[in-house]
Amino acid sequence: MRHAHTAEQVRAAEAALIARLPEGTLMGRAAAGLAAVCAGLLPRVYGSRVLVLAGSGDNGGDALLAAARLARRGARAEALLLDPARAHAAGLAALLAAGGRTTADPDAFTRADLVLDGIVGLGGRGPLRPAAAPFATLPRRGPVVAVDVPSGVDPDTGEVAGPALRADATVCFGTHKPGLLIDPGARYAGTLHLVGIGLDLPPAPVEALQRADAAALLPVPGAESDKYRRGVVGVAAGSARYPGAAVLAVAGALYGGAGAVRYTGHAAAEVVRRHPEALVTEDGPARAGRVQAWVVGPGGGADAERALREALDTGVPVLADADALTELARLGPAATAGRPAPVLLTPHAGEAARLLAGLGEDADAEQVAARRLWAARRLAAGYGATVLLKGSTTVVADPDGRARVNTTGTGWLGTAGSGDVLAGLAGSLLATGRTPLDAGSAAAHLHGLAGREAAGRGGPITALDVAAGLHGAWAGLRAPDGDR
Ligand SMILES: NC(=O)C1=CN([C@@H]2O[C@H](COP(=O)(O)OP(=O)(O)OC[C@H]3O[C@@H](n4cnc5c(N)ncnc54)[C@H](OP(=O)(O)O)[C@@H]3O)[C@@H](O)[C@H]2O)[C@@H](O)CC1
Ligand SMILES: [K+]
Repeated sequence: MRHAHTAEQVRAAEAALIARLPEGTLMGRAAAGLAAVCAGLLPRVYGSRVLVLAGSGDNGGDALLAAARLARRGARAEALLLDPARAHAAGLAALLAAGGRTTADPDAFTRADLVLDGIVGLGGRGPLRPAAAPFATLPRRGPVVAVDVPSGVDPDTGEVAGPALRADATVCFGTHKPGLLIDPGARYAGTLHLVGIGLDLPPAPVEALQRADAAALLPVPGAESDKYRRGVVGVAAGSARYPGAAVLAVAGALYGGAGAVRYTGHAAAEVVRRHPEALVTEDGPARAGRVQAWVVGPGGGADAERALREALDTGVPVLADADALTELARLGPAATAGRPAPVLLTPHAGEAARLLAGLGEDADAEQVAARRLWAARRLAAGYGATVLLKGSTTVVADPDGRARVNTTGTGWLGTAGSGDVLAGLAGSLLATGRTPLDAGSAAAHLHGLAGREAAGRGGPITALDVAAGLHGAWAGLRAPDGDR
C-alpha cells in the first residue's frame, strides 16, 4: 500500500522525533536519500552541473544539503537563492564548504544537467510566487527533481492553482503526500521515490492500492462455494433506447467475482443474446429476487428513478451510476444519508458537479476535476455514501474521510461505456461482501489494468475490450510475482 499523509501529520510526527534526535538528523537523512536518487539520475556525478532552486524554508535546506553531497563527489553545484537574505543558513554553508557556489543567472536552469527543486515543500500554499514562477516554463536540459513535493502543487490535495514546476522525479520524505498521488498534482510529480526518515505516523488518510493490496481484495471461491454463496449481483440498467449500457454493465458484473448476475430492465433480450448466463426479468429491483447488491443507473433513462428508489428500499448495498446519479442529485442527500446498508456512488466529474449542486455546492465539472479529493470527500460526507470519482487518478472516498487513489488507469479508458463496465464490476465485488471502499478501489484497479492491457502500446479501445481484459487482469493480479 502507498500511504499518504498531510503536512500537518508529517509535522506532528517530525516534532516528536526531533525532540529525541540530535539537531539536523532528519534533514541529514532526507538530504542523503535525495542525493542518492540524484546521483542515480546522472550519467556520472563528477563534473555534472547541478542547480539548486532554493526557497527560504527547510525544503530549500534539504536541496542545498543534497547538492553539497553531490559537490563533494565532484559535481559543479550552484544554488539560485530565491530570497538570498533568508536562505537556509546551514544548507548554504554546507554547499559553499563543499565547493559549490551561488548564482543569480536564470540561464543556469537551462544549462544544468540536473535541477533540484527546493523552492517550497510542505510549507507551500497557492501558486508559485513571482520570483519562482518563470522556472515553470523555462526550457530544461536535464531532469528536474522535486524535493518532497513539486513546487506549486498543494501537498495535501494535489490542487495546482497556477504555475508549478513539472518534475521528472519526486523524492519525498517519510511518507507520500496526497498531492503526489492525485491529479492534477500527480502529473507534476514524475517518478516517485520514498526516502524513509524514521517518522512514526498515524493511519494514512489517503492510500493507493499496490498490486498485492488489490490482489488481497479479490474474492477466491472455496470448495464449498456455489453461485449463491459467491454472491448474486443485481443489475438494473439499460433501456429500450440504451440497451448497450445494460450489456456492458452485465459484462463487468460477470467478471467481478459474484456467482451470478440477475438483470432487470428493458434490455433483457440484448443482455441474454450477449450473456446467456445472466438471469433476466423486467420486474425491477423490488420483485427481481434475492441479490446481495444492486447496480442501478447505466443507460437507465426514465427507468432509473424507479430502479433507484426500489434498490434503495432493499436492505442490500446499492451502487448508483449514471442516470441514477442524476435522479439522486434531484432527490438530494435525504435519499441515501442514514440508509442502513452502504451506498456506493460512481460519478464522473459532470455527475459529481450535479450531485454537489444537490448539497448546495457550486462547482462545474472542470472545478471538480481540479479539486478531486475535496469533491469526492464532500459528496461522501453529504450523501453518507462512498464516492468513486472517475477520471484521471480515480478517487474513492468514504464518508469517514478515508480515501483511496487509483493509479492504474490510462487515458484510453475515457471511452463510451467504460464506466458501465466499471459499475458492474464494482457492484459484483460489493455482492461478494466487500465494503464499498474495498469494492470501489479494487474495481478501479482492475479496470485500469484491463484498460492498459487492452490499449497495449497505445491505441483506442472499446468498453468491450476492457470487459474482455478483466479476466486477464484478475488472473495477473493473483499470479505469484514474476508469473505474468
Ligand atoms: N516536516 C518534516 O518532517 C521534515 C521536513 N523536511 C523538509 O522541510 C520541508 C518543509 O519545510 P518548511 O516547513 O520550512 O516549509 P517549506 O516547504 O520550505 O516552505 C516554506 C517557504 O516557502 C515559501 N513559500 C510558501 N508558499 C510558497 C509559494 N507558493 N511559492 C513560493 N514560495 C512559497 C515560504 O515563504 P514565506 O511565506 O515565509 O515568505 C517559506 O520561505 C519539507 O517539505 C521537507 O522538504 C525534511 O527535511 C525532514 C523532515
Ligand atoms: K519542492
